[in-house]
Amino acid sequence: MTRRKLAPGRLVIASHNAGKVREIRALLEPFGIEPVSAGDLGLPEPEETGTTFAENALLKAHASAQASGLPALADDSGLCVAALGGAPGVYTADWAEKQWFEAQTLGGPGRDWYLAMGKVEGKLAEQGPDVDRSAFFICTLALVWPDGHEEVFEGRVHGSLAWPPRGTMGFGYDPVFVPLGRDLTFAELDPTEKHAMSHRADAFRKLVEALF
Ligand SMILES: O=c1nc[nH]c2c1ncn2[C@H]1C[C@H](O)[C@@H](COP(=O)(O)OP(=O)(O)OP(=O)(O)O)O1
Ligand SMILES: [Mg+2]
Repeated sequence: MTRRKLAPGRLVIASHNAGKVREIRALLEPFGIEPVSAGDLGLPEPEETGTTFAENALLKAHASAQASGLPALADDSGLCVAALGGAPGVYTADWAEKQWFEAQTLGGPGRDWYLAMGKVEGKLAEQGPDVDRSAFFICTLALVWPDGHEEVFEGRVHGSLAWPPRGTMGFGYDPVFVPLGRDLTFAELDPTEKHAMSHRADAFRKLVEALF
């Protein structure tokens, strides 16, 4: 299929994760796009039944594009830990169980990120003190138009897992992820620094190159 360019105008960010929406807004800012989030439009959160990042990103983008009549950009992402055979991977959000409490400083709505980071650390610790702590974040972006046209891009950032969690910026698993070549976690880095190197920024760079 031929590439389709993204024209300036309204676009739905097909995500219900406030941290992601904030980052995607910042990445879109230079491009004359007016982003509205799926939450702003009151769109429901689709069930993520896919077994790959691309399937889930496409499923979320199609749902928002159809419901809104606007192009929709979805992000399916996750943390892949080498010593855990790539887990939690596509199930990264599921490892952070939904709790009854209100949104946490570092999380999407009601997800318990500290519990999730603790689960990852617990499984690493089972393998002893010399366990390989390397991990990467992956981000698959799917852009879908109301007529069904699809574009998909993937980005990664490699690094290692720290324990205990450090820092208050970012969201999700940021307090335990140290990108390669740095000593600070993503939650300790200024957002502009995270945007220069993150999996989301990497995927976004490819999107911009292809679609603008
Ligand atoms: O930069 C990141 N820094 C820290 N953690 C991250 C990042 N990027 C993804 N993650 C983790 C948390 C997220 O929840 C999960 C992906 O799950 P994923 O289904 O794609 O997102 P989600 O359910 O939170 O929001 P939504 O599906 O509405 O976009 O991986
Ligand atoms: Mg999700």
